[in-house]
Amino acid sequence: MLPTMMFVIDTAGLVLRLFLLLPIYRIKVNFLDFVRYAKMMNITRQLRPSLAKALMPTAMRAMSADSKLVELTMNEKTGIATVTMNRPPVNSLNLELLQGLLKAFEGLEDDRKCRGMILTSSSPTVFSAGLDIMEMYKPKPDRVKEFWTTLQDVWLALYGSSFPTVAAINGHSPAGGCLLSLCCEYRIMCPNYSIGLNETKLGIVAPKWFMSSMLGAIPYREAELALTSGRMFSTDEALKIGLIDEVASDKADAIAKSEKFLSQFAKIHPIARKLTKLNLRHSALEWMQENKELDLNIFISFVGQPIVQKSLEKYLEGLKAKQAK
Ligand SMILES: CCCCC/C=C\C/C=C\CC/C=C/CC(=O)SCCNC(=O)CCNC(=O)[C@H](O)C(C)(C)COP(=O)(O)OP(=O)(O)OC[C@H]1O[C@@H](n2cnc3c(N)ncnc32)[C@H](O)[C@@H]1OP(=O)(O)O
Repeated sequence: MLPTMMFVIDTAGLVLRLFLLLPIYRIKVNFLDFVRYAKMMNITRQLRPSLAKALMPTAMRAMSADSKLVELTMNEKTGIATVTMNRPPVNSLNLELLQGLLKAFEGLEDDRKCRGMILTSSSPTVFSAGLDIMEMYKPKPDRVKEFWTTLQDVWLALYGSSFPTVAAINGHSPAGGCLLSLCCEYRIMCPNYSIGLNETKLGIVAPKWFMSSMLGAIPYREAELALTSGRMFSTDEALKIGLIDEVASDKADAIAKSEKFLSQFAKIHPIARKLTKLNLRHSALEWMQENKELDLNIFISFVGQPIVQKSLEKYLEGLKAKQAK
């Protein structure tokens, strides 16, 4: 009896050890097994929405994303792409800007030469003013659906990108602007701007995935206080709390620092880095993938509420009044 039990325990232990070691063993064995492992973990391409074809052949490259709302350049030597939001005056994220960003991120995902991406803005003072409030105020049913679905896809593509990402935050970055930066692995911000998820100040609620993106950067307690009060942080405060990683003197410095951050990965095995990132982000990505429709329905019914429309109207009036002063 005892020898049989010992045999069963030993065998179970061996199977368990093999199972636990399998990924490590596979990683050591060969490259193809990396890919199989990634597929097994369901953390590669199937987590992303359908991929657009590669943007263009890789010459140095202003790789245009059709519209001028997003500029995409690629440094052939380093493989570092720069994606610049270009929707004056404040890069508010309307459907077309989101579509441009999605196309850029998906194109880079398919570009084998891409070793990293810097997200920045062409505005001298604003990274992004967040979601375009006009997309949510008195929305048209079909358009608002497409708007939200595209935002979800942008989040999936950026948060789940296989290449490393940095936000060079060269201006104010409220709400959706902050969200874009939180999807990146590293944030470098210029002085005297503001950043945060301020949704409650507009009388709206940051969706679960906005919050989980923030929780990837700062501790739960800090996030709870910031989210419930809709707090905006100055550059210095953001650095202190960990919402950003570095301060740069100006945009050029932010880009230089971003390149430096990305260059460290030249020494790291790209697949080991990618799988580590995607494993860390797996549960949030999987949640979104599985709950896209539910999230869309919640959003649609939420923005349809008269009280939410009233809040948005008041907030817009406040923005216009500020402009008039
Ligand atoms: C119960 C369960 C619920 C579950 C939840 C489910 C669903 C959740 C539902 C909804 C969630 C939706 C999430 C939204 C996130 C967002 O991103 S909302 C947008 C928040 N953005 C802001 O609050 C930023 C507002 N803007 C500013 O603070 C400033 O503009 C600025 C960015 C600091 C720049 O200041 P600056 O002085 O340079 O510029 P102006 O303020 O003069 O603006 C110029 C011009 O641009 C217009 N504008 C600014 N921001 C926006 C915007 N976000 N959308 C649209 N338009 C904007 C501004 O009105 C001026 O226009 P003009 O007067 O016509 O020139």
